[in-house]
This record gives sequence, C-alpha cells and structure tokens, in this order.
Amino acid sequence: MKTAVVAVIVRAGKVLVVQRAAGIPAAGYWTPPSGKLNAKETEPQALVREMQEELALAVRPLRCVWQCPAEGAAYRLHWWLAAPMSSTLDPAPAEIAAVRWVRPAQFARLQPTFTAGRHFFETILPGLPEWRGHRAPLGSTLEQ
Ligand SMILES: Nc1nc2c([nH]c(=O)n2[C@H]2C[C@H](O)[C@@H](COP(=O)(O)OP(=O)(O)OP(=O)(O)O)O2)c(=O)[nH]1
Repeated sequence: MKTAVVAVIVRAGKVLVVQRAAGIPAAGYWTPPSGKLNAKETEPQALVREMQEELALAVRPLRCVWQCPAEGAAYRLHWWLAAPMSSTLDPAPAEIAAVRWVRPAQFARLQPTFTAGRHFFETILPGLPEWRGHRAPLGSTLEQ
C-alpha cells in the first residue's frame, strides 16, 4: 500500500495545520500538512520536499509517532514529528487555502476535519513526550 507522510510541526505549544485548497481531493479539510511519497523516496525525504513545496518551510524530520489508514484506505498515513527550521511560511495556493497554528482544543473546533486528525489531536499528541516537554516550561502565558 502507498504511503503519505503527515508533518506534525510544533511551535510554542501549537501545531501547524492547513486547510486543503479547492480543486484537490478533500478540499476544505483542515489537517496537519501531508504529501505522498515519490518512487524510491524515503519518508524523511518526502517530508522535507513536501513542506518545501507546499509551505516553503524547511523542516528537520524527527521521528514517526503514529501510523493509520487514510479514509478510503488507498494510503497509509505516517505521522512524523518535524522541527521547523525557518520562521516564515509561504503556502502554495494550488494546494493550501489557509494556514493556522492551533492548540488541540482549537483543532477540535475546525471543520471539516478527518477522523484521523481528530484522533491524533485527542489521543496521540497528548501522550508524546516531545509535546509535553514543549508545553511544560511555557506555562499558561502562551496558551491564551
Ligand atoms: N493530511 C491528511 N490526509 C488525510 C487524513 N485522513 C485521510 O484520509 N487523509 C487522506 C487525504 C489525502 O487523500 C491523503 C493524504 O495524501 P496527500 O496529502 O498526499 O494528498 P494530496 O492529494 O495533497 O497529494 P500530494 O500531491 O500533495 O502528494 O489521505 C488526515 O488526517 N490528514
């Protein structure tokens, strides 16, 4: 089965999500950014390439934290933590309609979202040591 990578990019206790553009599959859906692997490409290579193409964002892939089937099951989604290496975003309009940094409670209010995305924010993300470590020292000031 083919693989797509999903990038979990955290900054200041928030996760980067994108709204898929009109004219692509699942238009309008909010999700962490993703992309399919090209032939012979590794998952980290695909992550770096897709974040560059879709957002002009340099990232450093850290580790795969979750896997799940895509809806319709044509793809397997591999969710990777990735560190942002640049501070600006330049979304490609053909693929991305909007970009936001969200806390899990804010993601829960976005519509529409995929079942996998909701599960990730509700269940997987809160259990990751990197996420807890990221948030703990920041306290409540960045939570507003
Ligand atoms: N990003 C994302 N995609 C999901 C989720 N659940 C789910 O079924 N999908 C589907 C939507 C897409 O068809 C597929 C992800 O592949 P993709 O992001 O590479 O799709 P794409 O059409 O933008 O392809 P590409 O050209 O950018 O590679 O999985 C989810 O939670 N997040």
